Amino acid sequence: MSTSRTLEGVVLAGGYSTRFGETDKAVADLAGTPLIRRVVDRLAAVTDAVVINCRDDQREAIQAALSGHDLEVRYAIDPVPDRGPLAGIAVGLEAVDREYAAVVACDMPFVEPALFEQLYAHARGHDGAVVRLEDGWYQPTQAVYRAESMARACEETLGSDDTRILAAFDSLDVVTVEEAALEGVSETTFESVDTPDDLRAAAHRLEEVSSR
Ligand SMILES: Nc1nc2c(ncn2[C@@H]2O[C@H](COP(=O)(O)OP(=O)(O)OP(=O)(O)O)[C@@H](O)[C@H]2O)c(=O)[nH]1
Repeated sequence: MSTSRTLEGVVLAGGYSTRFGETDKAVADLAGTPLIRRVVDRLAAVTDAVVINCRDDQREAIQAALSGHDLEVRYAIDPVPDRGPLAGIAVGLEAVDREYAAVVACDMPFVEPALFEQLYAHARGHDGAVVRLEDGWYQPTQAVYRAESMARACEETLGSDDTRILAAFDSLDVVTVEEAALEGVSETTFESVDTPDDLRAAAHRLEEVSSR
């Protein structure tokens, strides 16, 4: 399935990476490539345009990390920083100019394009598609959304008492896809790099794979 003309990428990078320490994990080096560049590389299999949601003070370093990339890269800067991932999704989706968007956090370097192809197939005709993991948790930061309706729902939810991403789904028709129903998608797709230890473990695994 060719998704590139109908699906745009949105990479969420506006968090403060407090568990990671002093530096911004978005641009942390994983085996020679910044995390955010790995995510954009993966998105390149399903789209030719991405929106990066971040704070203004991150932009220069992220631009350097993505320099020379083939994809069209646009920036959606948080007008107010630190309003949480729900706000980041809203700001990112408002900058999208295609009907659907593949949303992914910048700290998920093993995100699989096949996942987005399957989620997109489920999302068409609905407001989005999200995976429910085998442990019952949802993965709303690696999902496909109809940009306009999800952005609006996020803005409405930001004004409420419950600002979890999932609360935005209450007014939407978002399809749940069970993890067990995914085909050919490794569970590493959902791995996120939150701490320096996570980064070391990810680097170690890449080394093992390349030495096989
Ligand atoms: N725009 C925006 N994005 C956010 C915000 N908080 C988290 N995110 C993004 O949401 C995704 C998941 O968040 P976390 O993994 O908790 O990242 P984080 O908040 O930077 O890290 P910690 O401070 O260690 O929790 C990441 O891609 C973050 O960049 C925020 O306040 N604003």
